Amino acid sequence: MSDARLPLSKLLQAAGRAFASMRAEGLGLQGALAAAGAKLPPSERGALQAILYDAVRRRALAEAALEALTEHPPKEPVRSILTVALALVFSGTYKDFTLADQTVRALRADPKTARAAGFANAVLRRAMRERSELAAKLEARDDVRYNVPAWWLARVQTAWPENWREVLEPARSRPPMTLRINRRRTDMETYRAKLDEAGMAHRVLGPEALMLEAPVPVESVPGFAEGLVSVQDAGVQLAAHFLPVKPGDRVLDACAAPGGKTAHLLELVDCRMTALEIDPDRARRIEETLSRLGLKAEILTADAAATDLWWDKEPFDAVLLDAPCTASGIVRRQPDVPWNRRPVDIRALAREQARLLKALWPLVKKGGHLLFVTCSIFPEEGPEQVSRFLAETPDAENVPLAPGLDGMMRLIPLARDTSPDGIEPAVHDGFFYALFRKA
Ligand SMILES: C[S@@+](CC[C@H](N)C(=O)[O-])C[C@H]1O[C@@H](n2cnc3c(N)ncnc32)[C@H](O)[C@@H]1O
Repeated sequence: MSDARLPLSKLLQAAGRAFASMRAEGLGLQGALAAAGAKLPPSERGALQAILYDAVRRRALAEAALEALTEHPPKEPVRSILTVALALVFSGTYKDFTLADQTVRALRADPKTARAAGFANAVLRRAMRERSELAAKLEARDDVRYNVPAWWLARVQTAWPENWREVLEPARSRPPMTLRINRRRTDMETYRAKLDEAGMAHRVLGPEALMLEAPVPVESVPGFAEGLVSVQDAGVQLAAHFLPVKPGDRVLDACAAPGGKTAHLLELVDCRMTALEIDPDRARRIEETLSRLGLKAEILTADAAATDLWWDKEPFDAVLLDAPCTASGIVRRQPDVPWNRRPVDIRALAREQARLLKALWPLVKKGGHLLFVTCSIFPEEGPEQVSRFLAETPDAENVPLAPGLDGMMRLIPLARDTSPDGIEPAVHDGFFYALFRKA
C-alpha cells in the first residue's frame, strides 16, 4: 500500500493524465511523470511514480483486459484512468474495495468523466472477480506476456530467433539493484562488511559489482553519500575493464552523462579524462557524479561529432563511445521504452551511432582503442554497426575485448544464480560491446 496523504482518487486522476499523454504523444515515463507530477505536492510524486510504473509494467495486459471486458472501450480521459486502474487490479498493490471505490471517486470528481463511473465500477469488479483466468487467457498472447507492442515483439523475434523468450523474460521481473564500489575509497572486503553490518544480504557479481538481494532507496545504501559506492548495473561495469587504459593516458568519454562509466574508469586508473556530453543539463550530472566520488575530469558540452568545435587536436589513447540507442537492453528498468519508440527509431539511432563512430575515429591515436557500447539487443545497434564500420575504415581492427574473448560481445538481460562464464556477470541488463584498435 502507498502511504500517500492525497486520496488515491487524486493520484489516479494524475496517473490517468500521464498515461494518456504517453499513449497520445509517445511521451516517456519520466516526461509524463514530470508533467503530471508538477501539479501535485512534491510529497505525493513518489506515490504517483509507483502507480505509473505499475501501470506501464502491465500496460499490454490492462489494455487487452479493457478490450476483452468492454464492447466499446471508453474514450479519453476515462480510458486512461480505467486502464491504470485495471493494471492495479493485476498488480494487487491496493485492496480491491479501495481501488474500485477510489476509481469511481476519481471519475465522479470531474464532470467530463462522471457519467462513466458506474460503467468503470462494473468493469473493475468483473476484472477483480475473473482476475486469474483473465490474466492467464490474455498472457497466452506473447505481446501481453512480455508487455511490448506487437512490432517490438516481432523485431526481437527476428533478432534472436532461437532464444527470443529468454531475451524478453527478464523484463517480467523487477530490476536488480547493483552497486559499484569505488576502488579509490574502499575495497570489496571492507564494503561487504559494511553491508553485513547493515543487515543487507548481497552477492558479488564482478570485480567491483555487488547486487543487493533487496533493493533499497539510494539514500539508504551505506556509504553512498560519502562516495564509497555508486549504483550501476554489472553489465555496464564491463566497459571500464574492456577499454584498455594505462595511467597517464588521454581518454575521451564521448557520450558521458550522467558519468557512470567516466567515474568507473577514473576509479580504476589515473588517466586524463575528457567527458563530453551534448545536453547541458545532463552534463551537470557528470559534475555531480564525479564530485561525490572525489574524481576529476575535463567536462565539455558539445556534439561529439562536431570535433572542429571542441577537439584540441591532441589524439586520445582511448575513446569510449557509449552511444545513444533504443535502450532495448534495459526494458526491465525502463518498461516504457518499447512503447515510446517507433520502428523508424531503430534505423535513425543506428545512423546516429554510425555518424559518431566515423567522426570520433580520427581522434584515436595510432595503436589506440575505441570501445563502442550500446544498451541495445538489436543487431542494427550492434554487430551490423561493426561490419559496416570495419568495411568503411581500413585502419580499424576489431580486437578481443579481453584475453579469451572475441572482439564483440552481445549480452542479453540475465538473471541467473551463477555466472555463465568467468567474465559475464550472473545478473545484468542487455548490452553490446565492440573494441577497435587503430592499426
Ligand atoms: C547511453 S547515455 C550515456 C551514459 C553514460 N555513458 C554513463 O555510463 O553514465 C548516452 C548519452 O549521450 C548523450 N549524447 C547523445 N548524442 C550525443 C552527441 N552527439 N554528442 C555527445 N553526447 C551525446 C546523451 O545525451 C546521453 O547523455
